[in-house]
Amino acid sequence: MEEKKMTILIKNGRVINPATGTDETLDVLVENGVVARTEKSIKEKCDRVIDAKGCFVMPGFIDMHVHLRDPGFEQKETIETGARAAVHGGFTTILAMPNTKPVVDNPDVVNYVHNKAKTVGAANVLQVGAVTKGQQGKELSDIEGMVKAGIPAISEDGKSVMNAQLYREAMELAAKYNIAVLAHCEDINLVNGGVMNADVNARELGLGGITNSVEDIIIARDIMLSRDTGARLHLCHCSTKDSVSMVKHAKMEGIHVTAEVCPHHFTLTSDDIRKIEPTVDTEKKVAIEADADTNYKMNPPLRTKEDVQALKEGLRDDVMDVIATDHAPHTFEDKNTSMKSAPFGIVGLETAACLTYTELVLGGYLTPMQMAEKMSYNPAKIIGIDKGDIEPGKVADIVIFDPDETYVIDKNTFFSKGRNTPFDGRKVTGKVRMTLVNGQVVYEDKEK
Ligand SMILES: NC(=O)N[C@@H](CC(=O)O)C(=O)O
Ligand SMILES: [Zn+2]
Ligand SMILES: [Zn+2]
Repeated sequence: MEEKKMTILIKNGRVINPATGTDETLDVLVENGVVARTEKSIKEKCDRVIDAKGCFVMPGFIDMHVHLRDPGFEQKETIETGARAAVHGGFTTILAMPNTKPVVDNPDVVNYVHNKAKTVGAANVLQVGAVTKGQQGKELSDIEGMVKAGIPAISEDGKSVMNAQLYREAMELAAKYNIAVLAHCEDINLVNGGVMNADVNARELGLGGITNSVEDIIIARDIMLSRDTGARLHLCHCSTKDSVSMVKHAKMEGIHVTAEVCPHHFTLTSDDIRKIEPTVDTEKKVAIEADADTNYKMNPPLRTKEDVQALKEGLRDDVMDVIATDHAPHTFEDKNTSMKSAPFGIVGLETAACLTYTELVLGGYLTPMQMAEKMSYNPAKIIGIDKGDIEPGKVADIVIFDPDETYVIDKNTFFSKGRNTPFDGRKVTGKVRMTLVNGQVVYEDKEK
């Protein structure tokens, strides 16, 4: 028997719901896990009344790009810590990428993740299936089996499938089963040992560079394959100015392509990478390897001002559909080395909403409605789930976001095991006050 769920009344919040175009002060009544009513003034005896005056009440954020590291790398993150970090960041549903150990290339691993996430009871977790067995790029994984186990998409994230014919076959299956293809675009041969953007900063540090072409060439290829197969292509973590123009052009041609941008790619450039002066261990008389703060190392890398400007305009003009985090936790030890040796990736679940609000909404690029579209409504549409909408009758996955609080990001407040962020100490505006999943409060800001 299922427990009777609390009835909750959220009063006086600014309800922002892209599905209906609603943007007004309303009360929201939550009963039995679903939105029962949204009206001007609801008078109803409830188990709990929440005062949301001055706050946005939005459909819970949906992160299309998260690395939970479980199974296999539980020292970096687990399904539990990741799902709790998610709701702390206002995310009620997250998509988990398959580059775990073992790789998620069969229904058993999908079931493992889904079952474990249910026992945690924080964010909803949807596992994404790998395109190829073991992400080896040689033969296709059990896509049909994983579709039956409930994957909403396939992805080879962490790399691209370099064999275009094999990728084409995967896209044909994705089209047949009507699931999305989430594409990490990187021509691995062209990377040639690069670890940051190919520019003056890389040259100054004496490090190999990653050109925009590394990404753009595969974006162009994948758009063509989507056109040829009819598969729904979603481009992960776009970082270049040409990604925006290619997506714009493809959409004009009627190709089924959507695209995501990560907060770090619209907030920082390679100029922001904090350099560390080389030091010498005087006792051992050896140079210490550190060259720059590895919390600025991620894939794709931080690009230039022109790229950042194009990404912001692409989001503003709705060429770019989604804001996703690419939450990629690593341990302190993993990252405590050099730009050359450290793994790529930074955490993002707990800083995405405030960075989006600060950089894009206060920065004049997005309306609060567009923020809700790109962080909730559009992701739900792209993966085909009945979420991202807080109309009566819909599941009550809701975030209450305070747009007035200004504070300093403190990585020690994260629920994630990962502390690898370049945003520690950054001043931002906008804070998640409360997160509801299935009509139950799963995160609450204790400071207020
Ligand atoms: N983005 C990253 O820098 N790293 C990701 C892989 C990926 O998203 O490509 C990871 O798994 O650590
Ligand atoms: Zn990737
Ligand atoms: Zn990723």
